[in-house]
Amino acid sequence: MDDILKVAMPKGRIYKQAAKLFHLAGLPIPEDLEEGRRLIIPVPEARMEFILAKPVDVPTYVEYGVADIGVVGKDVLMEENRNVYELLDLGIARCRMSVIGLPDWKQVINPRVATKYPNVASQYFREQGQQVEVIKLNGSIELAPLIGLADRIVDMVETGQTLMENGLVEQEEIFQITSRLIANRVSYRMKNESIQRLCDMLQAVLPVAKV
Ligand SMILES: Nc1ncnc2c1ncn2[C@@H]1O[C@H](COP(=O)(O)OP(=O)(O)OP(=O)(O)O)[C@@H](O)[C@H]1O
Ligand SMILES: O=P(O)(O)OC[C@H]1O[C@H](OP(=O)(O)OP(=O)(O)O)[C@H](O)[C@@H]1O
Repeated sequence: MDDILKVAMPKGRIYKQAAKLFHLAGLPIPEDLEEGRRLIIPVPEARMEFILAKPVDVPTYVEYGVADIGVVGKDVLMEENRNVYELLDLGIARCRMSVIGLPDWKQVINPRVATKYPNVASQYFREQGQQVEVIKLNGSIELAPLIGLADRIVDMVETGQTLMENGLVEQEEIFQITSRLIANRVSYRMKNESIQRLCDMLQAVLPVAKV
């Protein structure tokens, strides 16, 4: 049982893209897993077990070693700051973290910034030498400047559709986001051969996947 590789996969928008990559690499993870309610999926023929997790929890499972490796967005890695190895940029779920506001936004003293990423936002404005009050929200962040909760927001932008439909503009890009393969530090030593093999197999298909 010990040589089984436990992989934490994020439910939601990353899942299908990650499953496609694993498939291309010859790893038989079901692509329709999310349609059921099963959370632990053994794939004995590949000596792997997939754990379906909420995206933000993936680094936690990996840091504590209940998953050996995991797939997670760079946004979550930056926010959670967990003690894990980042092994590979998978190039999927590409978007960016940005500061966003209304077009007629004006600088005020101690502005309020709403975000799902309070650590990322605090660090960014600290580095800019700007004092801000960060308000943590859990979704629909674009609402905050529209209804007067915050002056600006820090959130992800992919196509820009959400901004456009809500009359908001991207003001500053903070960093680019893609999903990463991460590993538990002890697992990386103890299961180095199988983790490295998986890493190599995934890396080999990245150009084919055109991500
Ligand atoms: N619009 C987007 N385009 C591309 N990638 C995105 C976009 N929004 C999020 N992502 C990436 O996908 C990851 C997971 O997002 P997803 O919306 O599935 O989960 P979540 O934000 O944790 O939502 P929920 O609270 O619904 O579980 C994010 O951490 C980010 O890396
Ligand atoms: O630039 P776009 O292509 O419009 O994508 C950006 C939107 O996608 C994400 O929202 P998500 O769908 O995860 O919803 P939530 O954060 O509001 O729950 C993000 O928080 C933006 O709102």
